[in-house]
Amino acid sequence: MTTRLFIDGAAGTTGLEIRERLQGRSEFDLIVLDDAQRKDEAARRDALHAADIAILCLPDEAAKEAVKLAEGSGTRIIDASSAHRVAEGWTYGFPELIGRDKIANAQFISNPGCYPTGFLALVAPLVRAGMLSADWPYTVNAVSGYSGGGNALIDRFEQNTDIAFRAYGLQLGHKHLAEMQAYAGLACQPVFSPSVIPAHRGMVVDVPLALGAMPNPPQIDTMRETLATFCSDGQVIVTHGPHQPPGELLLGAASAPWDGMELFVFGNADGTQARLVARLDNLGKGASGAAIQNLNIMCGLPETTGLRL
Ligand SMILES: NC(=O)C1=CN([C@@H]2O[C@H](COP(=O)(O)OP(=O)(O)OC[C@H]3O[C@@H](n4cnc5c(N)ncnc54)[C@H](OP(=O)(O)O)[C@@H]3O)[C@@H](O)[C@H]2O)C=CC1
Ligand SMILES: CC(=O)N[C@@H](CCC(=O)OP(=O)(O)O)C(=O)O
Repeated sequence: MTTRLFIDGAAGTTGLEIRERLQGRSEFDLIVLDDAQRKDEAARRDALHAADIAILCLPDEAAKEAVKLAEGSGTRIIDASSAHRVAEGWTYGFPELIGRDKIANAQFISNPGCYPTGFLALVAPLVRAGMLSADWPYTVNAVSGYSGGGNALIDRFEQNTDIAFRAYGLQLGHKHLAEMQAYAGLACQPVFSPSVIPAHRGMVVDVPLALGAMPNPPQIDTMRETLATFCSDGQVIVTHGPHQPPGELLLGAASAPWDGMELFVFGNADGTQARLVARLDNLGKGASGAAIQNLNIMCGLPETTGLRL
């Protein structure tokens, strides 16, 4: 039996990448609205009601509107926007953290934000294991490819090739903070420094830890082993071991799409400082790849996409 699937926002950055990942997947029967209809409310309502599963690749307000349009349909929804990430009645679509069975049975799934995907994979397992304190004032430094800002930021970076680095979120209060705090179980929100580089895709999320200032600092190796255990039941996230740590981590300006995520734990010799680092594709595990992973789990199919590590 095929699953009828509607991607609301299929012409956008995330929507297009989802469509590409679905090519050749005969398990899914895609409902497609043409250019004249893709923003037409009645056509979207019909498509949302005709689908078994809808994936929302829309700005937040339009995603909320789509959920209203789907009311009464029983259609299962995966929302890629940040509209429902900490909302009641929604399951956070991070299988490795939340549990695959919850996702398999959920009606409403909110896909994690790209930066929180890296942050949570690094910090949540260590907080859960009691190695890092929920009360610690965490900081997060991150760089993203410009596709993270959707069509508008892609146009800007492609038109203005003089931008070498863009720090933003300078008013603090970035929209990803609530989900970072909630799913890592932290007492307060981390201080978050996001930035954009002139690369189409790719992301590095870096959590520095002043272990020497902690009352009961964890060992570097123990943190690495805990993250490796956290990753061991899936095929999407890998932890790099202590041997031959790289002298540098690179992002390519024109990297191919991929749906994996790598986790690294770097530490100094006396164990007083560490950096937890995640490298991923903001459009892969950070968005479209994660949506497909959730879709596969919801349909009882193998969870990885063809673009894994
Ligand atoms: N890009 C990324 O790396 C990530 C994105 N996301 C989230 O995914 C969602 C989509 O982002 P992204 O694909 O980057 O954004 P884009 O701006 O590239 O695409 C959004 C799409 O939604 C369409 N759209 C806007 N309003 C409506 C509406 N009322 N009805 C139907 N279609 C509409 C837009 O059409 P038009 O252009 O004609 O207005 C566009 O095609 C956002 O919520 C974003 O925050 C999540 C994780 C990562
Ligand atoms: C580079 C860039 O602008 N990135 C986006 C986040 C992309 C993402 O994860 O999308 P959500 O809006 O669905 O959370 C930002 O900081 O707002």
